[in-house]
Amino acid sequence: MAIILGPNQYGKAENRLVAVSREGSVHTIRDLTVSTSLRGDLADTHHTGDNSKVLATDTQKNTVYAFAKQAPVGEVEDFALRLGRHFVSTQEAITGARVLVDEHGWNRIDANDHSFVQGSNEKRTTAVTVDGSDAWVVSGLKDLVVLKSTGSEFHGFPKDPYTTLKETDDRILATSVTARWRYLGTDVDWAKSFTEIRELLLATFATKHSLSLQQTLYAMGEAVLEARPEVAEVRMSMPNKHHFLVDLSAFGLENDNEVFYAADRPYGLIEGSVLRDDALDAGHAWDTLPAF
Ligand SMILES: O=c1[nH]c(=O)c2[nH]c(=O)[nH]c2[nH]1
Repeated sequence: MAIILGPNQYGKAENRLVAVSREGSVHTIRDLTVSTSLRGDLADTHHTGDNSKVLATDTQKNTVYAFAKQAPVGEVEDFALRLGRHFVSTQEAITGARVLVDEHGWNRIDANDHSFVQGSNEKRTTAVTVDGSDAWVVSGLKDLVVLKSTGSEFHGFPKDPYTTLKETDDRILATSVTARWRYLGTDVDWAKSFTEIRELLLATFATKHSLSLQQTLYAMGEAVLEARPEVAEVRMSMPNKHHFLVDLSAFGLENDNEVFYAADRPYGLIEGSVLRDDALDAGHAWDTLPAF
């Protein structure tokens, strides 16, 4: 038996970058969390501590900030592609890079051109994988919290000795959407694609009459794939943010689907992917990360 080094990567996680661009007195801010990971010929540092091929994580961090100064950040996908390609093309030992970016939104305060109020907790995300001269982009969003106060049912499930859940033909459906979609290429209008996919996710959540959150998840992914030819696959993770009808009968009050207890935990966790059947074997962008 021999002991060998398995898949590995290293980098600087969660660099917090705020870039201000100034056009006269009008400022624009970009607020990003950027993580870089490099892969390649890195056996020596693991086996002997020889760091001659290890571009320091501190250098990776500096590169993120320097790149934000040297050119406009632009779309998060382009920024991540620039960084990933830089590491792979300038370090002989580095054959692959993965760059993750979360963008936090800020809105203007009307009082002037340089004051902002933080938006919701929702983030736009991208994960770029560079492998030699190839690149894959998986973009998405997370913490997009949505709720509909009707148009959702849940019934017909198995009743076993442990089942207490009542069937319902009218319930609140609420979730916090994490969605990631894999692009077929890199020649994409990233901003337009993001905006339209987000709209499709929201519109489908709102308009699809739901018999389960699973059905809603599938419909949301299907809507994206039907409308957006540049996307091969959509993966979603959607916690079921349960809203329980409060029993007010002790007070002689009837609760006609009006007063709910918004439970924090536990929550149902509904996850799944929707994809084109001819895109099944192109999982590279999802599956190159070591499982840790
Ligand atoms: O939409 C739902 N899917 C489930 O799988 C489930 N399970 C549950 O208890 N409530 C719900 N709701």
